[in-house]
Amino acid sequence: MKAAVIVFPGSNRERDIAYALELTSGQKPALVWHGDRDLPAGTDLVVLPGGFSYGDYLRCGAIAARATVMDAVRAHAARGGLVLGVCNGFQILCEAGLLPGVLMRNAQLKFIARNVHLKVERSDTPFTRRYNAGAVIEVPVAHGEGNFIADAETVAKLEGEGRVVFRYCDAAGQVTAGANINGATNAIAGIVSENRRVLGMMPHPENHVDPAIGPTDGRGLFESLAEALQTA
Ligand SMILES: NC(=O)CC[C@H](N)C(=O)O
Repeated sequence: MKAAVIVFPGSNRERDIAYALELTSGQKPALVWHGDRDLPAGTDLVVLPGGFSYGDYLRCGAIAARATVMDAVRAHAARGGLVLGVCNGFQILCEAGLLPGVLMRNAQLKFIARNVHLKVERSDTPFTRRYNAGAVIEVPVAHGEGNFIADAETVAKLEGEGRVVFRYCDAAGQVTAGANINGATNAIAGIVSENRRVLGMMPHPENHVDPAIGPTDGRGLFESLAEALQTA
C-alpha cells in the first residue's frame, strides 16, 4: 500500500489515520501538504483526514475542496484510485463534488463527541470487505456538521445503488430516530461513489484500531484497504 494523507491547515487527525494505516498495512503513509501539486509517485490510496481545515470557515470543507492539491486528488479519483475521507475529509469530498450531497450542521446545533454504533450496510467495497454485511461496530464521532443531506432523487439513487455503507444505529443494530445522532437523512453515516472507490464517512474508525488503547471495531476498515491493495 502506498497511501498519501493530505494535510490542510487545521487538520488534526492526520497522525491518527497514519497510525491506523501503518498498524494494519505495515507501511508508513506519506503526509502531503495542501499546497502541493502532486501526489507521491505510485500513490494508491489518498486519505483526507478529520479536523477543522481552514477553521471551518464558510462551511466545513468548502475551502479545502479548492486547495491546490485537490486537482491531484480529483485526477487520482478519476483514474479509479481509492480515496477515503473521514469526518472533515467526508465534508471535503462532498464540497469537491467527489461525493454527492452535503454535510449540514447537526440537527440539534451542537458539536457531538461520543461513541456511536454503526451498521455496516455493505461489505462489497474495498473499505469494508473484512466486515460482515449487517455487522454493528462502535466508533467515535466528533463533529458539528455531520448532518448528511441530499435531494430526494440523489438519496433514492444512493439507496437504490447500495451506496450507503454505514448507518447510525443502536447497539442492537436497529436504525431508530434516537440512534440518528445528528439528524442525517436516512441516518446515513457514510457513502461511496458510483464506482465504490471513494468513501466518505463522518465517524472516526482510525480511533478504534489499537487494543493497547481501547476497542478495535474500526480496524476492519484499514485491514480491508490493506487487503484490497494486497499488502495484508
Ligand atoms: N473531527 C472532524 O473532522 C470535525 C469536522 C468539522 N470540523 C466539524 O465540526 O463538523
